[in-house]
Amino acid sequence: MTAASVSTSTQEQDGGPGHGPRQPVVSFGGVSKSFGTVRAVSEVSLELFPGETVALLGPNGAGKSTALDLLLGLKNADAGEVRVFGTSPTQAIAKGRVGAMLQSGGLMEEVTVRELVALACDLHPKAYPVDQVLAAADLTDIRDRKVNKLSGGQEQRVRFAMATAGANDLIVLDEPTTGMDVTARQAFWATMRAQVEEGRTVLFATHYLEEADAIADRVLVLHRGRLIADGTAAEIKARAGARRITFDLEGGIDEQALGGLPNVVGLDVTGPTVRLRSDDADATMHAVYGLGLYPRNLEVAGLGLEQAFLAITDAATSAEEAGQR
Ligand SMILES: Nc1ncnc2c1ncn2[C@@H]1O[C@H](COP(=O)(O)OP(=O)(O)OP(=O)(O)O)[C@@H](O)[C@H]1O
Repeated sequence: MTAASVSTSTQEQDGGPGHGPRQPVVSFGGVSKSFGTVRAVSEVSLELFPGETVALLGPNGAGKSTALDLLLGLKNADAGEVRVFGTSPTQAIAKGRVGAMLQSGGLMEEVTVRELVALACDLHPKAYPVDQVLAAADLTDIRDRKVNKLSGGQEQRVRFAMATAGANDLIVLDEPTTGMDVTARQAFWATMRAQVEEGRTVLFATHYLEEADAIADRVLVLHRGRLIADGTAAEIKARAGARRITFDLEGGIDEQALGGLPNVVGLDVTGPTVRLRSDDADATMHAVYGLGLYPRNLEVAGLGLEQAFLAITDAATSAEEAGQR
């Protein structure tokens, strides 16, 4: 946030370099939560540290919102323990250390943007001046507009303003840029970066993998409630192992033969273009030439985060289904 400043940084409070081990901002120890027979969050253990920007990824229904609700004390775990700044989530929130922007929940309707944000400031133990919060969320021009007259992207900005009404050390965002256009998204992340530079920890759930790749310095992947990957975007891409090979073939394409080549873990054919995923591109290409084929426009590249995400979630699904058989 451009105008906001925090007098005591998280690092100072939690022991920066030379002040002993870093204390986690958030810790999940073997946390599980079920709804009836659905295991929404399953034995999740993780720690988040001061100043980290962490993306939480996962397919629909993977447990992201439930994990954030547990972190915010909106739901209680069936097993395991959630700690936020070494206390319970409710205590951390009561101390004004956590700001949250959630997906659901309507905004109060018959009030103006300024009135609603002022209310969030009134409720925050370490609030910033309301006009500063409005300016930082780019709401000054529409501050007198009724909340029920806003576009989806403007509503998101109001939610963001409410989440950053005071000096929080941890900001939790559930799909914060849904409904925002590209310009609004860029502006949003510029504002968030300013918050991170002030030493805050940001955890955001998203379906926009390019956003996770560009913004987060750490990526968590949930799949059917389990944490299946935790690392930098580069580590997750490397862990997916595979490389993508793209080339064009003239004449008929024998998909079965291509799919059966050594080390191929994925195949897509569109017109003359063949896209292979291989965990050993050299061996696969050797075999392509061995079939007597003449690939043109050959490209071999590492996986993007999106493809890596699909590769590791597909692998997790197959492993789980094989285990059930
Ligand atoms: N209150 C609830 N009652 C019953 N089932 C629930 C409830 N909340 C979540 N679930 C189930 O728990 C699982 C995890 O849901 P959750 O909303 O946490 O996933 P998500 O990763 O946030 O999904 P999405 O990306 O679609 O928002 C889903 O199968 C969902 O149907």
